[in-house]
Amino acid sequence: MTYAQVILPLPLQGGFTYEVPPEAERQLRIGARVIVPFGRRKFYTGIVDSVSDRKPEGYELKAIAAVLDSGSPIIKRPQIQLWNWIADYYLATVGEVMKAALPAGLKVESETYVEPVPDFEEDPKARLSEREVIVLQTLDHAAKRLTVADIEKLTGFTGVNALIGRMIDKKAVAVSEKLVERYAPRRETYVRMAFGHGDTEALHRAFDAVASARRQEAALLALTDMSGIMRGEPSEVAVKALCERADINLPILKALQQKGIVEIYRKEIGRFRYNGLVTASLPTLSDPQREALNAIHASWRDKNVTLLRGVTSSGKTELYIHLIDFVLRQRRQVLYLVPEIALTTQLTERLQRVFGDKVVIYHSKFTDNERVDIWKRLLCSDEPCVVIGARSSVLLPFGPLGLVIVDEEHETSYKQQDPAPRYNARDTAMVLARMHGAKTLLGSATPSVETYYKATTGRFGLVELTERYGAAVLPEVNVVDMKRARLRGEVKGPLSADASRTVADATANGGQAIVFINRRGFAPVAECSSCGYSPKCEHCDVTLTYHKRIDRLVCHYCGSQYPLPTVCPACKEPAIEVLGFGTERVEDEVGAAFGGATTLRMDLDTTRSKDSYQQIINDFSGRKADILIGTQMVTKGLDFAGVSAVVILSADALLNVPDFRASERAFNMMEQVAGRAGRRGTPGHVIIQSYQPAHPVLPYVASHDYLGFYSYEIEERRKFLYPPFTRIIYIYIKHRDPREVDSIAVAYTHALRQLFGNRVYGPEEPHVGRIQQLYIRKIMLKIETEASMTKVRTILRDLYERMHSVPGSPIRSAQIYYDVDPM
Ligand SMILES: Nc1ncnc2c1ncn2[C@@H]1O[C@H](COP(=O)(O)OP(=O)(O)OP(=O)(O)O)[C@@H](O)[C@H]1O
Ligand SMILES: [Zn+2]
Repeated sequence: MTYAQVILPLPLQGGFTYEVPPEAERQLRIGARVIVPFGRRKFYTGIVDSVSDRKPEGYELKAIAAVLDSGSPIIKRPQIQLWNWIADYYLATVGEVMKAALPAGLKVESETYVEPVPDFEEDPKARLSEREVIVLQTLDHAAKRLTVADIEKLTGFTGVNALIGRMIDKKAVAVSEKLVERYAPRRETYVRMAFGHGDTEALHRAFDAVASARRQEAALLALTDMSGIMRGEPSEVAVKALCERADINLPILKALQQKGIVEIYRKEIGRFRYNGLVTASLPTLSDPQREALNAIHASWRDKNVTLLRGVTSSGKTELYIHLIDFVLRQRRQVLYLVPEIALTTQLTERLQRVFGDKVVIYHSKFTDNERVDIWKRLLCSDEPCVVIGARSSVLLPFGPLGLVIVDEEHETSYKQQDPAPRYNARDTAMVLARMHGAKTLLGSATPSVETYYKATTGRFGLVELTERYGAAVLPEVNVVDMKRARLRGEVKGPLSADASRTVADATANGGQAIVFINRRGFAPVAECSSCGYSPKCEHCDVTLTYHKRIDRLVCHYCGSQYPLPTVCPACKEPAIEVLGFGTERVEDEVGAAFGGATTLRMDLDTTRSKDSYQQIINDFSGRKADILIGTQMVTKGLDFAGVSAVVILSADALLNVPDFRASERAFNMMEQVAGRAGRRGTPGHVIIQSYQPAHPVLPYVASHDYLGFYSYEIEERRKFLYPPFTRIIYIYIKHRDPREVDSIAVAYTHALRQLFGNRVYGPEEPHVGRIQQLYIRKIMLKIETEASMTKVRTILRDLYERMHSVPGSPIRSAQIYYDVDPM
């Protein structure tokens, strides 16, 4: 007998062992999908992790119900290795990693099917009701199994579930789980000659047979040419293309098929073949760029990871293109990670012009079928290609990977917050690269403090580009003291007089401007001007943001929506006002302030559909708007030739976050958004509005002084023992009950202190103390960098097991999870 360890998409530790039925033994491969029973009536798609012939002791085994991939497995062995690494490092389960990695289309889901019991005899003591009889007749009539939904549709009954339940008890029907595969491959219809290549005689006969039918003849002529059948260079012909070319329709082809001249067939095709032309060659590098490129190659001789620190618009992307070309020529693959889907849009075009259909894009806005297509393309062939993608593309089934590029490596969006696994795609990508013997290039104008530390202390290679490409210089930055500006009456709406002038100058000279505000919606606060009451979310401890377009208050944590009250619920005065600025309101006000100017807005609300990024970016690149208003989506990596002015509306909202990374994040964000200005010769101008102009971070932004900022920040980190001088793990505790959450947090902290001593901080209530009805507490663990993380993780896991196994322990009703290397 053989036994298989199977990974299931569940947040449970440990593997699950199943018996392999003898008939499946020969086809079973590691990495193949199997359907297995779990619990009483559930089925899951699992992945075979390993097989052995030793029967595990102690419990009864179930058997694998079906093997889905009997040919080639759906994931590759190194992927399972990577999944295990992620689960281990980020204190998650392999099942959670599997869930994040596999597109839903590769998971099979069970749906309940109902069928009549064949020789059912009505029990006189338990007669069927009238409705039950109708259901039974419907099933008989359909003569096949029906889903509950089908039955509801056919009978017009609602709430059929309970009815079916009673019918099961009466043994009139039985239910079974039907497994449905959700992936639908895309097929296209093709047409070919019914005879062999070069068969001139058959071709003549065919033309004779259509001599009196003009349109059939036209079709045949076009097919002869397009299929290359007489030229000895055969190619497949899509029906659609043929119909267009010969100006005919499908019935004409059907007629030809009936005469035995052509064959029409369907074929599965990938969704992502780039059909455009490869028009560009490799960019010619400037001298500093060429030196940097050589330095990168040189550093890879003895380092696996190299950091390229290049100021904004220094041409990092052009260097990446050269490196990609180098690796593709070795017939190896490249992973190019970007932090934001908006960036894939501009990059894809830039890369496709050089690498054509070797460019593969992958991100969460794709439909599931599209994601499965890409997965299969990588799975089935080791052809050289470059995958551009956001976070989750690090989990794809790569073949011979030669290079990983992590652009804007400092970005916090590389870290997944919720749900588990809370992994950092940048760090995971470096592990992936090492598994494949590939090199990694981290790129940024503002490297994260940790990365720059590693690069200057020899762990990573370091290459720097300090000048912008071409004639462009870094923009001039001015900080506006908003308190003073207000006193002088120089603030109108969201803009100071300086900001207005800067935007007006830019747009008057045919240039464009970007206005950055890191809040979406119309106004972040609604408040009663008479009593000060402010509506909050019923499920979360946050104030609600007013969205004007939908005229509702929205919770940005759980998405709940509420009407804007006309009278104050507290004091009954009709005095509710909305205060402050979000992107929506800024767009309104800026539009009004610059009468003739057109605006575009890019934030979560305007980019919900798949192509919306593309649309906004294309429109702004194509100068269809003068001013782009946006959240952090507009801050990084985008390359707009026309932008000469940038306004950062509320630097304070960035600077005042209670977090050890606040300064770093604020510096990065401001430096990046400033970097969008003046990228093509015309000098750029940046305005930063702040109520605390003396904040120590601002002068570094004003002088584009990354190194100065780094020296300041690294000392803070050293003094207060933060990364890179320690490693941090947050432990979160969530519970429905506010008292319970505190007592669990205190007990947990106490237990942690006995194990880790003064490395434990807290518990504390985080910035937002309740989300979706759950109260939250946070404990911080600071571990010396030299300490063994394996040991730390083992202790944490053991502690959880120990606390959790106490019968009646309140911990059993709490959610406890970890955030390793939090952002
Ligand atoms: N060698 C070159 N030849 C032609 N154009 C170049 C070259 N180097 C850079 N450029 C152009 O300069 C602009 C800025 O370059 P790029 O976008 O690569 O900068 P970057 O360093 O990636 O900037 P950021 O950090 O802001 O994303 C682009 O439009 C790019 O096409
Ligand atoms: Zn909420």
